[in-house]
Amino acid sequence: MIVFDKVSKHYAGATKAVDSLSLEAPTGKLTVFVGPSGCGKTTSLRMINRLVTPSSGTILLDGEPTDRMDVALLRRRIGYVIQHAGLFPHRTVVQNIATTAHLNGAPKQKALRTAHDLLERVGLTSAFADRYPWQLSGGQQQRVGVARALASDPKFMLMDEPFSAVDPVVRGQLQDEFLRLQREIGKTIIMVTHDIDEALKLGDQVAVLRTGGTLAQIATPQELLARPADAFVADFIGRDRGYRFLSFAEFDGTVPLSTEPTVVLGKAPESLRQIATGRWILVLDAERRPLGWADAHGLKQPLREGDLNLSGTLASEGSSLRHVLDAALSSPSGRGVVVARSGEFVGTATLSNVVAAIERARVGKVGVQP
Ligand SMILES: Nc1ncnc2c1ncn2[C@@H]1O[C@H](COP(=O)(O)OP(=O)(O)OP(=O)(O)O)[C@@H](O)[C@H]1O
Repeated sequence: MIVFDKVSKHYAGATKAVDSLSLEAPTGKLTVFVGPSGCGKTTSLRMINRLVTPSSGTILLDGEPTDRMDVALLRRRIGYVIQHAGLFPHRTVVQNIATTAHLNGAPKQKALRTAHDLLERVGLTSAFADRYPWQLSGGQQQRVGVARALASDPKFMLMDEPFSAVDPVVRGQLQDEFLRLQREIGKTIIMVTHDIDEALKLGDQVAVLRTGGTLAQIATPQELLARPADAFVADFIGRDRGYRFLSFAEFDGTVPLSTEPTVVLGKAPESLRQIATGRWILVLDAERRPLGWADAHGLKQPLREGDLNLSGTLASEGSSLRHVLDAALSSPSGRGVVVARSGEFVGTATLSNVVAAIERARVGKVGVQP
């Protein structure tokens, strides 16, 4: 656990960067610091590994005050990932990663083996091992930055805007991969971002800071969305908070699924019309994976791939009410297609059943009364 106990930072001649910050970042969880530009996020992060010295207050790592620790040993216990990855430009990818392990006492050969393993874990193949940072895309550099921070197997990780230097699509991929990785490794992480969507997606808890370096609210994403502490937090979280709540509500067991008549490609128009319960009929492949919807009334010849309407998204079991709502809204039949994790068709969810489940979730969530 990382604890801030009334930590402040005043720079000479400047206003307070951080003002009496007290919070706990629990072991194995990801805590995100979010807030407007200049609110003291980076300063707070850098006080943990003592790149910045607090003016007052104490930071504790697993109960031990950091100001009493040897600074080199302290930094070895903490992985540090920064924007633009900050890789050594004259070292190859694998050397960049191995450096951290080597600095922490691993013999060179072992450090290199670790580096190759980590490369795979962050989604890069060994083909990247001997490239230099300038031969990588921004997203690939960020992955190497994460691998380098993990190379000493630190218990704690500090991440300062780790995914901000890449385009939104790559950023989304990096976030998803990082969430998967964190589920495996369970590090105690503090991440800084100015992007509230990133904070809500990644954080087990989110600390919203306001200008002047004070804590406006610390809570789980669900609580922040349901019960912003004041107008500043509500405004910072943004307009879509009612809708965003759906991302955190699982639909398994809350939305009844209907059985659905299905067909395979090659079926004659007459047999489609016999089976279909309305205009649209769901088409599956031989492994019972959905291919799309077919218009049973409009079909003139045996069903071909080109006849399929592909507009519907799929919701997989274990995903959120937001996904199943999207599946229902985007489906030409109005029935959202639900698949198992294997991709096999499970059933459909009608829009009215999804909306009823949303209403139950809304009533059941923190602080909302019918
Ligand atoms: N070395 C310094 N000397 C003087 N003032 C500083 C120094 N570093 C930061 N500050 C000031 O402290 C405040 C907090 O800065 P900090 O970088 O922690 O904010 P931030 O929330 O991370 O901002 P951003 O999102 O823009 O990166 C700002 O007003 C900044 O100008």
